[in-house]
Amino acid sequence: KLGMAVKKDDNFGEWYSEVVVNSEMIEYYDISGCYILRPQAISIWETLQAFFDPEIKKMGIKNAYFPLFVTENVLQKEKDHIEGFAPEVAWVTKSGKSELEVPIAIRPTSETVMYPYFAKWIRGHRDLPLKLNQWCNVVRWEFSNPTPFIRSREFLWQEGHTAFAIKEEADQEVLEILELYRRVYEEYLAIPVIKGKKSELEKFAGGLYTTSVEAFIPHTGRGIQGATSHCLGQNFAKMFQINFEDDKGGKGMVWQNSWAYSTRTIGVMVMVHGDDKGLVLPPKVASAQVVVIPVPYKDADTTAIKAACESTANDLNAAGMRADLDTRENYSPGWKYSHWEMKGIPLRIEIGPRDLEKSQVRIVRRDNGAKIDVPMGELVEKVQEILTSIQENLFNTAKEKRDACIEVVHTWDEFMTALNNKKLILAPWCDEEIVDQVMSSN
Ligand SMILES: O=C(C[C@H]1NCCC[C@H]1O)Cn1cnc2c(c1=O)CCCC2
Ligand SMILES: [Mg+2]
Repeated sequence: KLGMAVKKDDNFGEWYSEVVVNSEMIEYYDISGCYILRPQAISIWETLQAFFDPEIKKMGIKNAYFPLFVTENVLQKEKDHIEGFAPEVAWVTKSGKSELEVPIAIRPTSETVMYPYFAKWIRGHRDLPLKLNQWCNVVRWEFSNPTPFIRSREFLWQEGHTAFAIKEEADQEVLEILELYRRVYEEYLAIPVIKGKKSELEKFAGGLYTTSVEAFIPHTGRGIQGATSHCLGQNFAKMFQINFEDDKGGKGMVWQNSWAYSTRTIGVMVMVHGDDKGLVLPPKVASAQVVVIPVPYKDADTTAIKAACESTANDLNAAGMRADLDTRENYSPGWKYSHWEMKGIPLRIEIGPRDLEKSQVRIVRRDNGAKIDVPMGELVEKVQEILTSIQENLFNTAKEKRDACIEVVHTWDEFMTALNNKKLILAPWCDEEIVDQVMSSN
């Protein structure tokens, strides 16, 4: 399938659905809100995990794995945590033909799965801090418009759950994790994010305060939550009796955090960097950073050209880059250019008879379409330089576009005008309840 049928500016939703399918990241599935994650998507997920997992291990967090299922009475335990979300919880009510005695829920998140065991394992202050994470899937039977990566009924994430003796330790970890989320977005996905603390109404109801990194999609003028790091305070500790004997023989209650990022990260990357030729991959997360394509002419020495392509790919891979080779005879170079552009490969290298004569290669950048002729002798360092430049350019371009959308407002009218003009609004925040007389007075 060559080229995109829909332009990003014309119909963002349809453009997005087309890009994720044409780039071979997503296959639609016969259950609404569920999607197949194909290798290119999983490769990005694995690259982010390869950064994040060692970082949390350095912080003393260990991976565990808790069951997918949770009983109703445990799930309902933290009332205001679950109340607003109840419709999203998926239940198993049968096995085979027979009804289950008691229906069991599929985890939408794992606080209630884990915390009865936190209570069991935490007895004295020497059992603290307890810091666990799990890489898993969760199910939330959402009803608003399902969108691949962004809002699906099952998604992959990591969820960290930690318990501390004192609040200060919890507060510190919340921000350390938030910084890792900023790095996931800014250093890997080349997406600028804003760190912040959510309002009382926006925060996770079960927690004490919520911090998050927020991205912005200029095409829709909407912000999007990138990842969250909550301090739960002692709310869950009260509910689940997670107490400990402190070093003075007194009884203390733990201070907890929970934090997550999900496969939503990949969707934000598509929305921010994708264009009318398809996906645009930041080199750091591209499974293939370069694709080498032979450009044969009728009477040219095709074997020499093919050999040059193979050695070019080998040299780049030997230097630690990720280069692919597309020597298929049944596709034309032009078809291949469109195909690999659709898949978002950051760099293409073309080698034809003319390049061979001059012992150079032609490099074409996916981000800005620039064509650069590079002598074969300088290939490795030049390609490395260009990949770094693409990563930086994608971030800087996204940041400029986002900053250009920021509008400072001081009145409600200005606020509404800016919102309708797809702006990212910077407004004074009084954090007071809006009461009738205030609204009617101005
Ligand atoms: O999941 C969280 C809080 C917390 N969960 C663990 C990781 C960090 C953070 O996401 C909030 N939340 C969102 N969505 C739902 C629930 C819920 O608690 C519970 C019921 C189903 C839907
Ligand atoms: Mg939700």
